[in-house]
Amino acid sequence: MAHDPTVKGLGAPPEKFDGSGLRFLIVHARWNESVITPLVKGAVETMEKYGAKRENIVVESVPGSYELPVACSRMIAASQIQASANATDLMGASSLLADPSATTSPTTANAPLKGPFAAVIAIGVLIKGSTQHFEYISDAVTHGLMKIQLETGVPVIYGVLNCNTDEQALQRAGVGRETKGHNHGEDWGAAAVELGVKTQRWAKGSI
Ligand SMILES: Nc1c(NC[C@H](O)[C@H](O)[C@H](O)CO)[nH]c(=O)[nH]c1=O
Ligand SMILES: CC(=O)[C@@H](O)COP(=O)(O)O
Repeated sequence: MAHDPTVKGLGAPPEKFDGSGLRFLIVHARWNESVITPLVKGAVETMEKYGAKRENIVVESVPGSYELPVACSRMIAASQIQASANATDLMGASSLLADPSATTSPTTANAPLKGPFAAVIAIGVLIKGSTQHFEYISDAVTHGLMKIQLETGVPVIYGVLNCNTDEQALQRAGVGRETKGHNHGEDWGAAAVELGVKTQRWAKGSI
């Protein structure tokens, strides 16, 4: 069913958000890869358009959408472990710096950030089959991803397409056969940068 584009759709962002100093994670399923691939590409390209550096966008895959929540949860935790390990190293270096005779290895310019992820995008494509498998996965994954972001405070952008037909999925990745459609991965990339910037501001008490 075609909608009136003056009614249904995403409004313009209130400002141009800058993701240049942030680290992001994309976890994508490998089911329905002809749809997944353009979705991931659209998300990454849009994040780069909003200043994110490619080396600071970690991309990880899992077999299917059902695995998205656990991968997002554990990789958010892993990024926080990396951050505290780096802090320890820096503390160690600063104590070395206290001794003028000490030398420290220079940090590599443009090395990928190793801090916590500012935002995560979970990308999956569920296409209804002939059993109720679709319904159970869709519901469990949706609730799981929401739970993770509320528990961790790290935005988890909902990049799961829940489609009745192949064509519905293709159109939502901008590669439809009947009509091209719009690549929703672009919207998810923009949302990841916006929420990454905003949650960093809020974490500093800035409203
Ligand atoms: N049918 C689809 C699946 N099914 C696989 C599950 O997500 C999961 O990997 C499996 O049950 C093992 O735990 N996954 C999708 O992402 N999309 C589908 O259409
Ligand atoms: C979303 C699914 O798991 C679905 O594609 C599986 O198909 P089926 O219900 O025919 O087993």
